[in-house]
Amino acid sequence: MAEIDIVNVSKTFSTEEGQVHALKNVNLSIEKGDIFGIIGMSGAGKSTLVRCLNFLERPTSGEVIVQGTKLSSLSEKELRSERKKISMIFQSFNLLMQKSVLDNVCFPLRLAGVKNDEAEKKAKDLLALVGLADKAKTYPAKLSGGQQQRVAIARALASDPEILLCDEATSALDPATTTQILELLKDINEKMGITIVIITHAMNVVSDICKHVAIMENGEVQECGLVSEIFAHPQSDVGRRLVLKDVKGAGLEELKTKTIYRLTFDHQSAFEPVIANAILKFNTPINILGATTKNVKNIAVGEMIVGLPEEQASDIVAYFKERGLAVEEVQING
Ligand SMILES: Nc1ncnc2c1ncn2[C@@H]1O[C@H](COP(=O)(O)OP(=O)(O)OP(=O)(O)O)[C@@H](O)[C@H]1O
Repeated sequence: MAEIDIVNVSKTFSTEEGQVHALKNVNLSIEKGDIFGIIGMSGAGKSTLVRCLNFLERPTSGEVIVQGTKLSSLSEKELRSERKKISMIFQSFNLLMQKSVLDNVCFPLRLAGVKNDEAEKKAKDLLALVGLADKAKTYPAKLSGGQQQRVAIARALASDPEILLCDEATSALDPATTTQILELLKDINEKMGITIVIITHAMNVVSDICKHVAIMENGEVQECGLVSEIFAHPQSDVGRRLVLKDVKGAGLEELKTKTIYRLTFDHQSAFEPVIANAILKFNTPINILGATTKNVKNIAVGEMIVGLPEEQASDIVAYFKERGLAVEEVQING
């Protein structure tokens, strides 16, 4: 049994301008203990989907099944109790600014009727877990964005959730802080076994910590699978665009050629002899447009974008593949 099953979920909003089909027949299965990414550009339907996961938004049709329970079958009271299994963190942290860090983390515990001293002890333990043991008495305004998100994570964990939903939780943070928060989430997943669902528009967030990913566009899942496989062989147009967006400095938009390829290999040093040998063998220049190394699920993956002469492209691609490189053609419009 999956931790979360999303079965044929559609969501339509009626607006003054007409109907908006935010989700169209979405099917996903999220296993217990997974870190599952949902990625897409703005307006793809990610936030609507994540809000359907805990029925903050009721799907227009379809079912959300959490640990075998159909959320649509529950009364409001049962739903409130079911929601305790599912915590959420947001881009904007949503802390209570007039309350101390400790009181922010205690808040859900007090709401649940936990006695003061017990709540404080648990909150202090959680603050230690997120690395903020010394900030209990501080007010959120005195904390950096990364620290505020740590408080939000401690608060989200206070109700002992089994599932943590993260809606663009690192989008307001700089790259170094993003990495630290993602490390913390990975730690929580490993130590506490909590299933984590990450909504993001950034491929690096997915490649840093997610095991599986669903790529969304126009309210539909365009492809879904293991991050390592999708990263090496994106099948959908939006998948290719998202993976490529991550490659810095390629200047791809300016190129008016269609013979651009993305090569990936899990030992970057191996690129060099292959490229150099191909140049010698085919007696032609190979234009390196960008190169980077990424950590995909703890494996260093080298990525290179190259321009190939059109008439020799298929032979060179075959040569790369024979030498163990994964090769994807990059479609450039124009
Ligand atoms: N309450 C609502 N009423 C009407 N339309 C809505 C509502 N919520 C979302 N939508 C529309 O549904 C579509 C999907 O929106 P959603 O916020 O889920 O996308 P998203 O992928 O999370 O985008 P972003 O990254 O910009 O937040 C958009 O066209 C949006 O305008």
